[in-house]
Amino acid sequence: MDTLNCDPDATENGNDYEPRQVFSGHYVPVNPTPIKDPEYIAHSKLFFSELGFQDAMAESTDFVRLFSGDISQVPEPIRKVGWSTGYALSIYGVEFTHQCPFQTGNGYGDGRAISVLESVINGQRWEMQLKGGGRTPYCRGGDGRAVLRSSIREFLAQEHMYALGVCTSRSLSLYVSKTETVKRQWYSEGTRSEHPDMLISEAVAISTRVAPSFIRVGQLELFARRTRENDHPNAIQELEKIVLHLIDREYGDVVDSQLTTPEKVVLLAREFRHRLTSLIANWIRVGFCQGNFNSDNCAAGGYTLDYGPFGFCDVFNPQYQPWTGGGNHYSFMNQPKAAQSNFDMFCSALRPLLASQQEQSLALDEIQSGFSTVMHTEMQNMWAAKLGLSTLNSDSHMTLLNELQTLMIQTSVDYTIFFRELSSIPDDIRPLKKSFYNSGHGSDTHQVDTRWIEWFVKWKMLLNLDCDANAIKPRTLAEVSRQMKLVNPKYILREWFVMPAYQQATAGNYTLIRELQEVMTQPYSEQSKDVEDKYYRLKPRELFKVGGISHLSCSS
Ligand SMILES: Nc1ncnc2c1ncn2[C@@H]1O[C@H](COP(=O)(O)OP(=O)(O)OP(=O)(O)O)[C@@H](O)[C@H]1O
Ligand SMILES: [Mg+2]
Repeated sequence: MDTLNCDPDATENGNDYEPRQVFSGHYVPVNPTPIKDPEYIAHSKLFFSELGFQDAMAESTDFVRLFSGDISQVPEPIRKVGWSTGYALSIYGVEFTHQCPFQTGNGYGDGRAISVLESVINGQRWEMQLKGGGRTPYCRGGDGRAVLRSSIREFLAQEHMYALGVCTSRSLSLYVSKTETVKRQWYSEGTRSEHPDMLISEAVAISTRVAPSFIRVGQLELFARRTRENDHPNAIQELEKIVLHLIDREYGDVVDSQLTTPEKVVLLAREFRHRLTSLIANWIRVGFCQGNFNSDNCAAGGYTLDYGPFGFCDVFNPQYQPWTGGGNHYSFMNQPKAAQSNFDMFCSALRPLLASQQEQSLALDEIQSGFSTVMHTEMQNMWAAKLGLSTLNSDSHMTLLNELQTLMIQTSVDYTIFFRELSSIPDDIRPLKKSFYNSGHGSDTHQVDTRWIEWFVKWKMLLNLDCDANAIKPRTLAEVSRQMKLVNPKYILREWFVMPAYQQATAGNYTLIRELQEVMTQPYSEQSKDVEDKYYRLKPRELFKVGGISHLSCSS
């Protein structure tokens, strides 16, 4: 943080919580508001061990105090002030400035996210950020809180994604208040209503997430906008500083510190393109839909951020969208396009730093215009891996994939179960049928089966050809199956697994959360028969279209 500028209008002590416009600077000092009577719920054992923290720390007085929002007693050299940042918002490539009380965009940013500490641990610098840590100058009249339900979802999902091999912010800890509640809109039990139909009181919680930085594409856009609009004399310097800070925190291994800023910018854009396209292909690989992939929810480090209205699909549906406000824009298979819009905004934000640098400007243009090609390649590689093939480089491969997608839609196939069963490379389609929600009726069944058998035979043929393609070192089917099982998870954090966990937690019982932590951090392992019976199964019919499970209208 030392290289960055503090908002010059901010009070030094960080106790200014009124919504206000922030015109310059990279962050505002702000102290979190502790939740009342915090109680420990969970910590990430894996992440603790990576950080070299003892498990017992998560329940120790000092740790609980700090990560439930009371930073007043932290020891040196930790500073007794936290920080929040402003950012811009663009939705599908269109900048929005009316989303703050001032209608200017200058009051938009971390409304309830407050960073409290940066630490270098085993050579890696981490920023630790409370979510739900109370109001900030960017709270826009909100209470700055996160409720238990959404905190549990985010806490579990982050570590699940990490275990799935998808880049993400990490979960450190989760504490709930035993006495403080806030009101939120929610769904009555079993309702099919699209929108929440009641107001409930929910306990507040603070989850702490950790990443090398929390810089979002929207943040770069904010500094570019200040530059473009000549908001203050140092705007371009602040843009450069935030970009260099991003490189330092997230791209130190790929961008040589000796280069000039324009040279660094080009490398940054190329690497971000690589990370973002690979991230999206991974999301699709595991059936994840972010739900609200605006530029302010797109981490410039190329990892998954903001587990708000996210969901993992049960049935394969290209238009799957757990968030009723997200529309088709942010639906499952449209995520490559949503990412491209964010990437375009990212490139535009960098452009002022390349003014009068023709060579680098051209290079950036090329990187930007090459996005869809790189994205396409990532997607092809991802589908090939899911199918156990080394490439999808012929027309027959493409037909195979297209037919599969059509069949999956027509048969209503469970995405996870289908690919996991396929990974065992069965002898016939019987095991695959475990994943069918709709096998047809009467003669229909026969027709559906015939089409699946045809597809399956083609797949087997291409798979065998692929195995023999390398004459010197042919792959065995057993080897292919093993690889497929590392790409096609068995266990996915389906919303109907999470709902009972947060319902139980509301009553003070955290057993299911612990169980989900355990199961979902080993998503590729077979695990026990009990786990399989409970967590490897089709979504029960009665849960389709139920509010809060199949769709969410808000996430906070
Ligand atoms: N209860 C709240 N009080 C104040 N600000 C809020 C609250 N809920 C959301 N916000 C702010 O509204 C904006 C949009 O919310 P969104 O759901 O994208 O983010 P989020 O889930 O809070 O945060 P993040 O992107 O930090 O994970 C964010 O800037 C967020 O900080
Ligand atoms: Mg957000």
